[in-house]
Amino acid sequence: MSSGAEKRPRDEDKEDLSKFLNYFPVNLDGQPPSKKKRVQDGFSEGRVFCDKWRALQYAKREEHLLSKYTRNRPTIQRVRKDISKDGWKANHPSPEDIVAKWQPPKRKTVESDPKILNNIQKQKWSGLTIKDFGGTKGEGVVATKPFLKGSILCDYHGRIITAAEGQEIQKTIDDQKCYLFFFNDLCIDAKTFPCECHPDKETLGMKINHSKKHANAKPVHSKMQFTDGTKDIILFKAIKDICIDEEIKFNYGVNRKSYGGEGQDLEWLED
Ligand SMILES: C[S@@+](CC[C@H](N)C(=O)[O-])C[C@H]1O[C@@H](n2cnc3c(N)ncnc32)[C@H](O)[C@@H]1O
Repeated sequence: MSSGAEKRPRDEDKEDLSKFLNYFPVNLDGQPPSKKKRVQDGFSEGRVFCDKWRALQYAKREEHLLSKYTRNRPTIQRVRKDISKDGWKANHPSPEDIVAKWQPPKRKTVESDPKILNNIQKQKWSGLTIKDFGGTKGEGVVATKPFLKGSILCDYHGRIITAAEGQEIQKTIDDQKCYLFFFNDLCIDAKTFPCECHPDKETLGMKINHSKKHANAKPVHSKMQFTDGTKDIILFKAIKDICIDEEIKFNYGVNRKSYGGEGQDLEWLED
């Protein structure tokens, strides 16, 4: 007669599996135990637990690979190179799977992403350069590597002031090149150049030109979590895939009237 307290076979299986995993912990680089080792340590000859071990290692490897690509979707070649660097010959996701599973960073992740925080602090953003287009357009920012939709490109760097202070500065600007970014009741002043923290750098965000119809980036307000506190940062995010040599543009959200350009020939505002 069986009692209610008796264990069902499935529970025993589970218990044995956890015992097996305690004996032979799953790691990124190891192998499941050989048949000889399994038997020696009191487990069955069968391969069932080894198959489970492999499935767990596969999942661990997938997580490990995905954690490398916090800013941009990786290319298949990049993942292939990383797999080869890790020395994995089998039991790993294919580069194609990793590229397909990659997700743009969630806002919460972006705000505490060490790579992005470091790029902001050092003003070192890869894959972008300043190009002089000449004429009234002047300089702009161009991609030197492809970016996939959802990637963080760079920030709008400058000192944070109130919107009221920004408006005062705006009144003093006599040419059209206005390096002020207004958001909420704040403003990033990239006009006071060179900036206090990067006196030798021409930062990228302030050089991004406008396009309403062909914008490929958008500014996103983020509360970035630096070690010395939370700071308001404007990050530019790709809203479409961007190719090499493509100019980065975002919609300034202005019209002739708001830009003080009424009656002026500001063709670029219509672009
Ligand atoms: C924040 S600045 C952008 C960088 C600027 N082009 C430079 O050389 O420093 C904004 C100014 O750039 C120019 N600009 C922006 N978008 C443009 C476009 N699509 N075509 C031509 N000029 C543009 C306008 O003079 C605008 O006032």
